[in-house]
Amino acid sequence: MTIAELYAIYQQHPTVQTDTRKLQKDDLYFALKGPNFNGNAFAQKALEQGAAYAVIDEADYAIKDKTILVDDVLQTLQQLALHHRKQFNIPFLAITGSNGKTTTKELIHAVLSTAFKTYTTEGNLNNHIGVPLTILKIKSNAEMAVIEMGANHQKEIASYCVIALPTHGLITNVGKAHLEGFGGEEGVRKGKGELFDFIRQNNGSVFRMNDYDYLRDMSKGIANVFTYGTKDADVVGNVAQSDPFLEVNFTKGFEGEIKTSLVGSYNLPNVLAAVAAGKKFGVNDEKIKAAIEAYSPSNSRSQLVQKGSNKIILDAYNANPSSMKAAIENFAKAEGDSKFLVLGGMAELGQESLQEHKTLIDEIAKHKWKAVLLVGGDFLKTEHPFLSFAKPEEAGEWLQKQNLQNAFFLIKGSRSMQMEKVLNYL
Ligand SMILES: CC(=O)N[C@H]1[C@@H](OP(=O)(O)OP(=O)(O)OC[C@H]2O[C@@H](n3ccc(=O)[nH]c3=O)[C@H](O)[C@@H]2O)O[C@H](CO)[C@@H](O)[C@@H]1O[C@H](C)C(=O)N[C@@H](C)C(=O)N[C@H](CCC(=O)N[C@@H](CCC[C@@H](N)C(=O)O)C(=O)O)C(=O)O
Ligand SMILES: Nc1ncnc2c1ncn2[C@@H]1O[C@H](COP(=O)(O)OP(=O)(O)OP(=O)(O)O)[C@@H](O)[C@H]1O
Ligand SMILES: C[C@@H](N)C(=O)N[C@H](C)C(=O)O
Repeated sequence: MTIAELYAIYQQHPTVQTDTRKLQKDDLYFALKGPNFNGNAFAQKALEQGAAYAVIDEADYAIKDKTILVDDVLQTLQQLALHHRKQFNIPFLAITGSNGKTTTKELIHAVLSTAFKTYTTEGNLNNHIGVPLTILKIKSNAEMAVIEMGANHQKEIASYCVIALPTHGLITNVGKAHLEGFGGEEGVRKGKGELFDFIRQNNGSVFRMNDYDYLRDMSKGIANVFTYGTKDADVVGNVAQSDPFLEVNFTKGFEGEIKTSLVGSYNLPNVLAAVAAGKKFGVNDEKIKAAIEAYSPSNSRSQLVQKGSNKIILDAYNANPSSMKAAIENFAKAEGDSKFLVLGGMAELGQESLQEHKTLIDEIAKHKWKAVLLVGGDFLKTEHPFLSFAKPEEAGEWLQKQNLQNAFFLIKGSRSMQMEKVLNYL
C-alpha cells in the first residue's frame, strides 16, 4: 500500500493509536515494536476492541481486510506524518534545547492559542514516535503548530525536521544534558544545531535568546531572526523578582510586567521566548500577559507545593548539570533560614558523570543550607560531607523523623531517581 493510499484511510479514521491499553473504537492502530512488547501481537486485540485497521509489519499477524501489512510500522508512521504535514501551509515552530523545552512549548502554546487555533505536543512526547504522533493529531482547522523535539544523540533532530518541516525554530539553550549520547557539550551543540541547519537550508525563521553567544554563532547565515534577551534584543525583559515566583519587567518590545506562577529565575528565557513568539505573530500584549500569567505548571517542573507549614520547590521531573546549577543558585537566593536541599543523581552523563557530580558538590558547598541530602546515582560514588541515601524513600524517612516545621525544600533529580517520592514523607 502506498502512503497516499494509507493517508486516504487515515482521513477516514484520523485517530492514531499505538497502544491497545488506550485504544478507542475506530482508531487506526500502529503495531510498534518496543523493548517490552511486539505491537504486532496486539493487532488482533486492537481489532476486537474496535480499531478500524491495524498497521503491522509481520505477515504472521495478518487478518484479512483488517490489517495493513507494511515493511516497517515505525517508518510508515513517520512517512504518514510527513504526508499529513505537507497538507498545511501554516507556521510550524519547532522547539529543542537542553533545558526548558516543555515549559517554553507550553508557554508559547498558551500565548498563540489566544489568537490562533494552535496544536502542540502533549506533555513531552518529543521523540521518534512522539513527533509523528503529534503531527498526526493536527486537524484541518490548524493555524499554528508548535512541535517539541527532544534528542540524546546526533542526527536525531535532523531526522525530526524532515518529518515536521519546521518553518520556524527555537533552541532554548545548549547545556550539559545527555552528554553520554551526544559525546560531550560540543556534541550537544552540534546535535541541537541540526534544527537551525534545517531552518538555514530552507530559508526559515528563528527565535534567538540573544544573551547566549553560542546561539548567535549557531544561527549564522539565517536571515530571519527575532531576538529576546536581557539587553540588545527585539524583546528585552529582566527579573523583577523571583522569590518564590518569577516576575518579569520589560524595557523593550512589550508593555508592562508579567507575574508568573513559575518558580525560578532560570525560567526568564522561557517567558521571554513566549513573549517573542507572541509579538512575532501579532498577538497583543494584553493577551500575551494573560496567557503567561495563567500558566501554572503541574508536572513536577518548577512547581511550588505547600505541605502544612513546609514549602517545597518540586523540580523532580529531570536533572542535568546545567539545570541543577540553575536550580541550586535560584534556591540559594530564596529567603529562609531552614532550607533543605534534596537532590538525586543525574543520569546519562557518560564518562563525565563522576566529575559533574563532584562539580555539583562544590557548587552546593558554596551556599548555606540547614541540611543537604544526596540520593543515589553517582552521588554514591563521590566523597562528600553531606547526608547520603541510596533511595528517595530513605531520604524521606530521615526527613520525616526530623518532624520539620516552616522548612523550605528543593527536590530535584533525574527522572530515573523518582525524587518526587520524597514528597510523601513531608
Ligand atoms: C513504543 C511505545 O510507544 N511505547 C510506550 C509503551 O511502552 P511499553 O513498555 O508498554 O512497551 P513497548 O514499547 O515494548 O511496546 C511496543 C508496543 O506495543 C504496544 N502495546 C504494549 C502492551 C499492550 O498491552 N498493548 C500494546 O499495544 C505499546 O504501546 C507499543 O506501541 O507504553 C509506555 C507506558 O505508557 C510508554 O512510556 C512507551 O512510550 C515510549 C517510551 C515512547 O517513546 N513514547 C513516545 C510517544 C514519546 O514521545 N515518549 C516521550 C519520550 C520523552 C523523552 O524522554 N525525550 C527525551 C529525548 C528523547 C530521546 C529519544 N531518542 C529517546 O530516547 O526516546 C528528552 O530529553 O526530552 C515520553 O515518554 O514522555
Ligand atoms: N531556561 C532554563 N535554563 C536552565 N534550566 C531550566 C530552564 N528551563 C527549565 N529548566 C530546568 O529544567 C527542568 C525541566 O524543564 P522542561 O521540562 O521545560 O525542560 P525540557 O527541556 O523540556 O526537559 P524534557 O525534555 O526532559 O521534558 C525544569 O524543571 C528546570 O529545573
Ligand atoms: C526524562 C528524560 N527526558 C530526561 O531528560 N532524562 C534525564 C537524563 C533525566 O532523567 O534527568
